[in-house]
Amino acid sequence: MVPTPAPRVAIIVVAAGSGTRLGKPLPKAFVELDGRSILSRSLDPIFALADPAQIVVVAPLSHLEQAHDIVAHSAGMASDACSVVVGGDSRQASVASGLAALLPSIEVVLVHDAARALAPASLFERVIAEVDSAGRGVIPGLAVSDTIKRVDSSATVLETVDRSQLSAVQTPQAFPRAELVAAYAAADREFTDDAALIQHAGGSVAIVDGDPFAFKITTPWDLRRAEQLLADASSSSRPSASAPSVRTGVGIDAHALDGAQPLWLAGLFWPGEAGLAGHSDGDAVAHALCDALLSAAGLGDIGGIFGVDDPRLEGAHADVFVLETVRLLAVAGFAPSNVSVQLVGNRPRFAPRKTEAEQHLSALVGCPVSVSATTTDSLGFTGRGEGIVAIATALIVSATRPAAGAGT
Ligand SMILES: Nc1ccn([C@@H]2O[C@H](COP(=O)(O)OP(=O)(O)OP(=O)(O)O)[C@@H](O)[C@H]2O)c(=O)n1
Ligand SMILES: C[C@](O)(CO)[C@H](O)COP(=O)(O)O
Repeated sequence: MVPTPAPRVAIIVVAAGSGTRLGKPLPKAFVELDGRSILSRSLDPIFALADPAQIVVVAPLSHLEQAHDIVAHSAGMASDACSVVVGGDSRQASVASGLAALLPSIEVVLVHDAARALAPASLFERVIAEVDSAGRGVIPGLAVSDTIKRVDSSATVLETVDRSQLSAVQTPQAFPRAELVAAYAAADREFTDDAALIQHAGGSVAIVDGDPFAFKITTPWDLRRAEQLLADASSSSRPSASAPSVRTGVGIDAHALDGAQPLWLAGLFWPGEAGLAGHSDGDAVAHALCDALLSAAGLGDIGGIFGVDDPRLEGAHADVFVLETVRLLAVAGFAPSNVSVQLVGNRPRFAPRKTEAEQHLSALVGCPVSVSATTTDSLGFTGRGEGIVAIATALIVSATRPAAGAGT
């Protein structure tokens, strides 16, 4: 068995802050963001990276176990390359705790704020690529769009700063490991980011394009902005409630004639007619209808759902298959809109019971079902009276699921 190569890159995710400015009753990394914790969301792009990395999450002592659970859930199979360590009283102290957990194989270290929970994987890839080519620290930044003033302690404006020389710096910040570890070992004061500490130690840092989604969740307004961005992303990938999505499906079923069996077709019993062979009652119309509905919803087909030899379905009639199919669509968030089935065969004479069959199937499906019949002018196995084929199409629409208990 080929051993997994030791990782070259490590990502330290600092998540041990108290989140004072956010004003929540728990550490910021554990505040819920659209159903999951900020920490959990911050790990999404990291586990999406093409190359595996060592991941060190720095958490508050009070939430160490919860951090372990979040990391294990996010990492899945990759959890062996992850660890959780206790943070310190400052961001810098927390980064130092992360550095102490690095594997010997690590050559490049990224330091990332869990508070920048929406930073995309592309940003991580960008700083990793740049630090490899530049051989020095690399940090992401965005151009400053506001006019920046220098002010004094009495709130008097002193001067306008040339914003063309400014960058709003983000994370992840990437550094050669040896340089970052040495800078931390020599640190004699606190800095607000790792690049400042590297420069204080005489190192050089390059800047690359940041990403608007890598904003730091600091205040309640930032949290609402993050929630809205996630809601927008989710709704754009889901059919909107106001414009339900529409889907079509197709189904076909064929059964050989078996004169020893009674004929059931389109959910009706046909006295005096030769039946159809099959594990169930062989109702090709009902089976094609189910396949059309299932295919429209992307739920497979009648064989995959019901099997072909389930003893409970021996001789089963249309209602068993149709009602279960409609239930599966509802669970998947769809409702049938209409179904059309065409029967191909020499027998039975369908026209006299067309309306009865349509009414019966429409009642089962819960939408209009049209059934027509034709022959092949003696061509093929249906034309020779050896069997019957049914072809169906279905239209379904997205439907909000009934609230639990709402008439269910
Ligand atoms: N002692 C600390 C302080 C901060 N951080 C982390 O550093 C990142 C950036 O810090 P910030 O956004 O300021 O977080 P907080 O310090 O929690 O916020 P506040 O300043 O409002 O208390 C965050 O992901 C935070 O969890 C940390 O790991 N350990
Ligand atoms: C590291 C950082 O996110 C880069 O902009 C920023 O310096 C963190 O500052 P904070 O006061 O710890 O949020």
